[in-house]
Amino acid sequence: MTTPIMLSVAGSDPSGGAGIQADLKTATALGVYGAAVLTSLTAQNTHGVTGIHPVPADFVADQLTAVLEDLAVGAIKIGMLATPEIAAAVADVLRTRPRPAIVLDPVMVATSGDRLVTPEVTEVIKEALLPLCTVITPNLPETAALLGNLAPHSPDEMEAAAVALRDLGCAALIKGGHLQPESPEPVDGKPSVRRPDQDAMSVDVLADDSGITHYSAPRIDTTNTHGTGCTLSSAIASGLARGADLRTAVGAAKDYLTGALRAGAQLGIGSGNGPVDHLWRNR
Ligand SMILES: Nc1ncnc2c1ncn2[C@@H]1O[C@H](COP(=O)(O)OP(=O)(O)OP(=O)(O)O)[C@@H](O)[C@H]1O
Ligand SMILES: Cc1ncc(COP(=O)(O)O)c(N)n1
Repeated sequence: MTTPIMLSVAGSDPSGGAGIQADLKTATALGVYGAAVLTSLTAQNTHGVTGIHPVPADFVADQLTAVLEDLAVGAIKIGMLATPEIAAAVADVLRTRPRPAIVLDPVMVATSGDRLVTPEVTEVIKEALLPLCTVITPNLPETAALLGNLAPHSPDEMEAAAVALRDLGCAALIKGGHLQPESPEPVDGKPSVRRPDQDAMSVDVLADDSGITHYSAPRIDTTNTHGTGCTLSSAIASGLARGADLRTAVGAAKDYLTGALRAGAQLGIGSGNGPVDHLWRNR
């Protein structure tokens, strides 16, 4: 039997909902062996980030080299890269050896609004890392930072941004979690009675070599969204490690995340923005 392996290159979230911890739970829940290269320790919980302790860049490279020299990694997920030196060190290791599929989550700011990486990281991601990757998965503010533009405000603008990012060197999945649900149109000058979030969908837009694909799921009314981006990207990498093509892996990852968001509302971990329930399919 060949065991599929997903390697996460990311930061640690000691509260367990995001970063390496979310990635390993996701891989395990999806039947994939999870390995992990730590790029940073953070002190954080469901309320926010109170400290960041980056791992020295050459030691991140040492960890990555050690894993890739031994394990038959089927896909890599890259998350928080706290400094430009760490981002460059990861790119240097990946550039010089055979690469599996790579999912790049260009983490910049946590759900709490706290910055996780220095602004200079964006340029290294764009110039050195993105061209080595299979797909990049920015949210709307990250898309704006990468393109030096305003954040997309609609699925049409997300399509245009996804194509612009794809032209920089890899497929792009723009996540629409931050898109405000449209307010109902007034009928005959009177406001509609439809609740603003009823029927709202959470839409992500993929641009790859074959064109544009929309991934749409019901928007869950929850504040437990800590780690959604990490969970989605590691679920995509887990699917790729199992041999799925990119479009299939993204669709399966979105289904897994939507279930985890729905079940997370009952999980009750922490008193801030809690995590999603990675084990929802096993309960
Ligand atoms: N309330 C919600 N209901 C359903 N899906 C959601 C909701 N919020 C976010 N998502 C989905 O979660 C994934 C992550 O989206 P988002 O745009 O929030 O990324 P992110 O900002 O990187 O995540 P994070 O909150 O971890 O920082 C996307 O697939 C998005 O569509
Ligand atoms: C170590 C680490 N990596 C990534 C995130 C982003 O996740 P979120 O935006 O959901 O808090 C995080 N909070 N911590």
